Amino acid sequence: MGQLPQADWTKREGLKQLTAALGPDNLRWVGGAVRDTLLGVPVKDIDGATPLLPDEVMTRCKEAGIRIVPTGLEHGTLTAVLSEGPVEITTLRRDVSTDGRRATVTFATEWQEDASRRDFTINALYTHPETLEVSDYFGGLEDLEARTVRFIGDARERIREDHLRILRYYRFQARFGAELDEEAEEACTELAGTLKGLSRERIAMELLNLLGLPDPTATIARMRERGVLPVILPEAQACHIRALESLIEAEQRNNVEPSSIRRLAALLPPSPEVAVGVAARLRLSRAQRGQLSSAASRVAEDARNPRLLAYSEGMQSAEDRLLLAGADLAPLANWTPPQFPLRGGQIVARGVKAGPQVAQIMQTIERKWAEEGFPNKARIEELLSSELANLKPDPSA
Ligand SMILES: Nc1ccn([C@@H]2O[C@H](COP(=O)(O)OP(=O)(O)OP(=O)(O)O)[C@@H](O)[C@H]2O)c(=O)n1
Repeated sequence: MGQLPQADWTKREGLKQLTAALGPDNLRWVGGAVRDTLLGVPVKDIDGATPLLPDEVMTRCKEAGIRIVPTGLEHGTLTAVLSEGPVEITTLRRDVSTDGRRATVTFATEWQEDASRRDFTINALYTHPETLEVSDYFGGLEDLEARTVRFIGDARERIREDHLRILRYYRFQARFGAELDEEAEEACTELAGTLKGLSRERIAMELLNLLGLPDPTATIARMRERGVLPVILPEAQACHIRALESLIEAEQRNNVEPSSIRRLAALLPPSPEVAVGVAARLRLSRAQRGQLSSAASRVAEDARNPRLLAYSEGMQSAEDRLLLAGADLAPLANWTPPQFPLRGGQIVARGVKAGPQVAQIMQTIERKWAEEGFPNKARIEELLSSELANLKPDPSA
């Protein structure tokens, strides 16, 4: 037994209402919220577990004026929409059959039974909503203390129930794991191939979540050595792990927030074609695909003229490519790419016939102007005069 410290979320009015509606003995907070509060890190979502059947949860919530949305009824999950945000409530359950991707469940009455279907000991800690007493059926508190991510029971069995747990294991490891669990490591290697059967969206989501953590390099390197990364990202070679490491150093030096896509780019050879292929395979969104292929276009020259890069490729892409080149972002700080001040009309006014020649002159001058570091109008006038002087007479004129 342990005790959850009071946290902002434990005092929420909406959670008190929900507790009153279901009865305090029929509700426990479980999973990430309990784990992260004990670790002293910010809590994302709050999940509740209850021995009440979904119909009963619905009836009691309706009577108490709490809006309920059936978000995963086949698994006994309802979402209570509370003033401070949604909370998932899941009826205690046991998995009766699993195929590694989805489970058929039956409802249970014992907290421990519900605990035993979960993935890791640290994710199976239950807290009473009023006393905040923690129930720990599998040594999760001790594992949390030692920062060990340990499967409940047999690691292989847990992974066979849900293959995504391999990636969840590495994600939690990268977040706070200190002690490696050898049994878990071996099970992940042995069953790595099962990841192929999962939907690519789920794989991508886990991979990007992992890459977005403060420093996942050591974990990614281990996943590669252990044969897990090659299943989901065969493009990543040892040199790319070093690229990820230096990217993260550059991000930290420049005080830049992690970007999962930029980090994914570090793990790929610098080729837009490869990036487009990986983006399609992982079913990335259009925006993610754009960011990835632009970041993957990185070349060593990028770092030579950061402002030119930002002007021609846009800020996001320049930041990504500079950081991937290990360069500093200082030249871009407090700087907005300027507007090219020359208009086609000005060239026509100087006697050039409107048409492709004007566009060509514009382009030449714009390129020179950007390469020279965006000098003032007087210099543009010089550039224009020298272009016009070089013009061959237009034969059609
Ligand atoms: N493949 C999975 C996914 C989830 N769970 C259980 O369901 C809980 C909630 O899952 P989820 O919200 O996905 O993760 P959290 O543990 O809350 O962590 P985070 O939100 O940081 O991902 C987990 O704690 C775990 O007990 C599980 O056993 N197996």
